[in-house]
Amino acid sequence: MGTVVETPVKEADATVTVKKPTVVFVLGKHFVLALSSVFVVILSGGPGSGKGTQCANIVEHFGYTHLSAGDLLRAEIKSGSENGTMIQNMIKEGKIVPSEVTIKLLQKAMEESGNDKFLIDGFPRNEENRAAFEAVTKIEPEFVLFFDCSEEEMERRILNRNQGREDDNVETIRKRFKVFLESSLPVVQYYEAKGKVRKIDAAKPVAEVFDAVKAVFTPKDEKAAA
Ligand SMILES: Nc1ncnc2c1ncn2[C@@H]1O[C@H](COP(=O)(O)OP(=O)(O)OP(=O)(O)O)[C@@H](O)[C@H]1O
Ligand SMILES: O=c1ccn([C@@H]2O[C@H](COP(=O)(O)O)[C@@H](O)[C@H]2O)c(=O)[nH]1
Repeated sequence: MGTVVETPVKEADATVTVKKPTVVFVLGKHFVLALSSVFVVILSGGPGSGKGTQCANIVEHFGYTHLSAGDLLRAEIKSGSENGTMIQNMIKEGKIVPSEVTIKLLQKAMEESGNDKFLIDGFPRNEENRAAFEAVTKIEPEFVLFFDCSEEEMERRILNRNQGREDDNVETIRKRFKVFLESSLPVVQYYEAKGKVRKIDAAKPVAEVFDAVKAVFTPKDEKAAA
């Protein structure tokens, strides 16, 4: 996240003067100060709508760091962490892991990336995730890319995905669709009301979807010059 300065402070000595802190994380007794602003884009859309596929393209073309909340949670299970079994059970049921767990993983990945431009893929999953993330990190996304795709197409894609994911079966997929409609879409609507949603027709072939994504990321003056 650009320049990150770790400043150990005593509890009774917690006055820190910084010229332009944009993000302040408190980790135990360490204040971690991110001195440059971060640029965050959220990718939302139903399971299988193609968010991860397009993130790979955006990373390659625009130099962002891709943070997939689902991938971070799956890595946490593999690492043998104390939360692993809880996370695994939630994912099997298509349920939303407690905000605190996901936010800590996202923060850590941001700090370790050395970048200041992030694609946050598949988070926030509900209003509580969103409010907790903004309260803890003080980060507001620049915009939200919303991948619009029918359930029939998303289900077809997931069943062909072949990545051995435990939640890529018809029973869990249906639960994930329900959670998406009931809990995740309201987050998109929240950002829509703030004028931050950029809707993408995600039912098209990968290259055409990326053309639409590129148009969102390309500054207007560059578009005019092209
Ligand atoms: N536009 C597209 N047309 C056809 N297939 C696609 C398209 N985009 C992605 N796919 C394929 O669909 C599957 C799901 O895509 P991807 O993993 O990118 O979706 P996702 O939104 O990240 O899913 P999830 O939220 O479940 O992680 C993959 O096998 C991918 O190769
Ligand atoms: O912020 C998040 C992201 C994901 N989950 C859980 O993981 C699975 C899989 O997520 P993908 O985005 O499809 O990789 C999801 O169904 C949730 O169970 C989460 O809880 N919170």
